[in-house]
Amino acid sequence: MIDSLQTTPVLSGVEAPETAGLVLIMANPTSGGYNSQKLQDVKVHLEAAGCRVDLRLTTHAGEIGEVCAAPGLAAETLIIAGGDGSVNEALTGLQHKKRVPNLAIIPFGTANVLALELGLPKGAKAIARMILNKRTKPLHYGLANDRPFVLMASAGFDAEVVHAVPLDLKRRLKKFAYVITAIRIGLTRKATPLTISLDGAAPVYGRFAVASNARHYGGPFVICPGGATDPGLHMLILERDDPWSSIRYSIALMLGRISKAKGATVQAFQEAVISSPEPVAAQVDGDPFAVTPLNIRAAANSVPILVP
Ligand SMILES: Nc1ncnc2c1ncn2[C@@H]1O[C@H](COP(=O)(O)OP(=O)(O)OP(=O)(O)O)[C@@H](O)[C@H]1O
Repeated sequence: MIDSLQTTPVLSGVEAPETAGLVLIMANPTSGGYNSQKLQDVKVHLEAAGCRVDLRLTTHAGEIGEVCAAPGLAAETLIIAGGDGSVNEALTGLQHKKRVPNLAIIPFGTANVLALELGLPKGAKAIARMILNKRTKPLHYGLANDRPFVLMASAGFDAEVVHAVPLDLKRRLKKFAYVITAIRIGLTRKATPLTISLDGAAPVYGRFAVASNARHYGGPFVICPGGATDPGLHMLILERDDPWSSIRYSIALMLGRISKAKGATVQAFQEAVISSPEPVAAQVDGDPFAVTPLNIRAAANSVPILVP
């Protein structure tokens, strides 16, 4: 962790007297597992400790990014109450700022892989304690066509599923909605080959490529070393994505053996290009994001994130 502080600049938290003890909670009431009582409980605990807490519920997609990018953003701590998509919006809004608040997460969301990655507490009291302790780590992130991602950016089958999963199905069935959609499109899709260039080396060919900033993918499944609080990115490339291979790779993923599976490679990189003869669906942090080509690199900065 200390190494990461030395290799990339951490954007510093706001220390101006007027923001001391000022906590802004941006909560996404549409995120999976949203719990208004938990929000209130965190607020009560923080106020009891002397913080001034401004709790805001978003009214539309994109609002967290707008608030984070606004020049008037003033808070010592910015708490995102939501899932990975909401955290991604916050990073996207903060990315061009010179000074940023300490970031904290109240984990809601359909999966919340980042909370899992960072070992974040779930209970209101423990979350408040973590915020009051002010222990931070540098949260590194990647950029896909200049859009930040904190977990992963990928092209291929998983992105097609992310593009295709209906929102109402996701809200009703949670992670199972992805499984149903994967089976539905997995049987009918036409795969397109991908060309992946890593740090200018000879291209590698595959059918699925995921650039990962985090250790975990899709839940508690580990796909690469390092993690979101370590600098650098890893690329997982799968040679095949026919239904049988997809089942085989899914089992390897669940067993924590994806990097050892036949036809799979995992490689650390700083800069990569994923291209294809025809546009292939892409996603960042579990939300749909454009199509190939993707230019991917590690961001020069990191953001301080509160951890237990
Ligand atoms: N008030 C809102 N109405 C509609 N969409 C919103 C609102 N606030 C935020 N969003 C959007 O909801 C998207 C998904 O939210 P979020 O990630 O918090 O929950 P999730 O999808 O349940 O979780 P996960 O991303 O972990 O699967 C975000 O990308 C954000 O743009």
